[in-house]
Amino acid sequence: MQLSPGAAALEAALARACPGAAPLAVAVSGGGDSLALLLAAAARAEASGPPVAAVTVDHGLRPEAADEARSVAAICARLGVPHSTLVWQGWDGRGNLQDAARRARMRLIADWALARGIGRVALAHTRDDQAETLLMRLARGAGVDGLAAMAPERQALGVTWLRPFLDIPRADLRAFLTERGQTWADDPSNDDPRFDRVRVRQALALLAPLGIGAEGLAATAARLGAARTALDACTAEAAARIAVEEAGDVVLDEAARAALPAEIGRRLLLGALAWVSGADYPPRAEALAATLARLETAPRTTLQGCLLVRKAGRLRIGREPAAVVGLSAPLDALWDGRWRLAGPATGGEEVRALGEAGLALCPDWRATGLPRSSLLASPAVWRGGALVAAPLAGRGTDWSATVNRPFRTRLLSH
Ligand SMILES: Nc1ncnc2c1ncn2[C@@H]1O[C@H](COP(=O)(O)OP(=O)(O)OP(=O)(O)O)[C@@H](O)[C@H]1O
Repeated sequence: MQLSPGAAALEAALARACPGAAPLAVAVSGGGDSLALLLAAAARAEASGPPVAAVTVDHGLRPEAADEARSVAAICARLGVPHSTLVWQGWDGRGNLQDAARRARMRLIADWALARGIGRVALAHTRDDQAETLLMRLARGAGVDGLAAMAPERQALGVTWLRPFLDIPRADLRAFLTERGQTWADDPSNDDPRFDRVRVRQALALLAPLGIGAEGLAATAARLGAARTALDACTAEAAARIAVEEAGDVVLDEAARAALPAEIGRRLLLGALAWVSGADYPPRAEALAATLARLETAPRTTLQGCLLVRKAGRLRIGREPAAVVGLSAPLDALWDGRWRLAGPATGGEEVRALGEAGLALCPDWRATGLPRSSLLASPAVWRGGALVAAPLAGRGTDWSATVNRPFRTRLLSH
């Protein structure tokens, strides 16, 4: 088939963003953008490109969603692309529904891909998405991090997420579909002005006479992305000089932190909170400011499941013992999102916090030099009510407890 210039650009973008022969998954909602991704990936596979598999998540939030998933499955069958529909088991009522749905979708898709030995998943975000996101974030007073462009490639949840169409206008994707005689379902909420994104789309049309358009906004977002990368690198460099990792805690030299540019000091602290707590979101700016103000007069305070202790010119950010009470994980899984325990298991062990009861069984804990609070929140191996090992508190020397990734990489992982 002779390709129009738009279609050729789209297939070239896909080839650039997803090189090589390794299998590729495409996440297809049934909307126009992701259908264009599916068709382009299928055409490439047919022309001896990487094999492709498609996945649709039915969030169960709209009655039409199951039909949309079935229609994606039918298109995939026609294209000869294997397709799976994953069903979200529902919202636990925490946080914001849209956000919870997006997170659940990413996790379902990542687990599905990993189970099939697929290490990369393509999403169909376009240049228009990039511009709309920038405008929505401006409305919320975002800073560099919020305004920075989505990355064309990102590692998360064990897979590589690719966005091959970030530089391509949405209209080009729709033209590609029309050219191929492929219709698409428009999510009815795409016209519902109760949604921020819909109002932003309408506003963008009004901004055109001022010369403000998706192309310029996306370019601004890309520049802010470069600025964010530079700030991350400066923060990691500061961490290398003034922060040490100690038994899963971050310990900062306070005088050196005070001498940093305020923004770098703030990022360092936020990075430590994120690494220790595993929280997806930073605390609100006001909560962080209030915590720092409290630390001026009190030696210890808590924020986001972390305990901050100021002592002898050092600030220690560790896990708050109360935040991990009752948290348990099997030995082969991460505990508290980051700890891995290994040792001579005989069966029936699980990982839980050491806690008061466990620490009482570790008479030599003081010899470790670690604060009591850090040990209370540290991982221990239990068999029923019996303590098997508490590696950080000096009990069970044939067991080890390690954090799955260093603090520094957390600082660089936007
Ligand atoms: N329910 C879903 N199942 C599988 N993938 C999805 C789903 N929803 C979104 N995606 C993927 O995430 C990308 C971005 O999601 P977003 O919600 O911004 O898109 P959308 O408005 O649904 O776009 P599209 O027109 O591509 O379907 C989509 O382009 C698609 O690749």
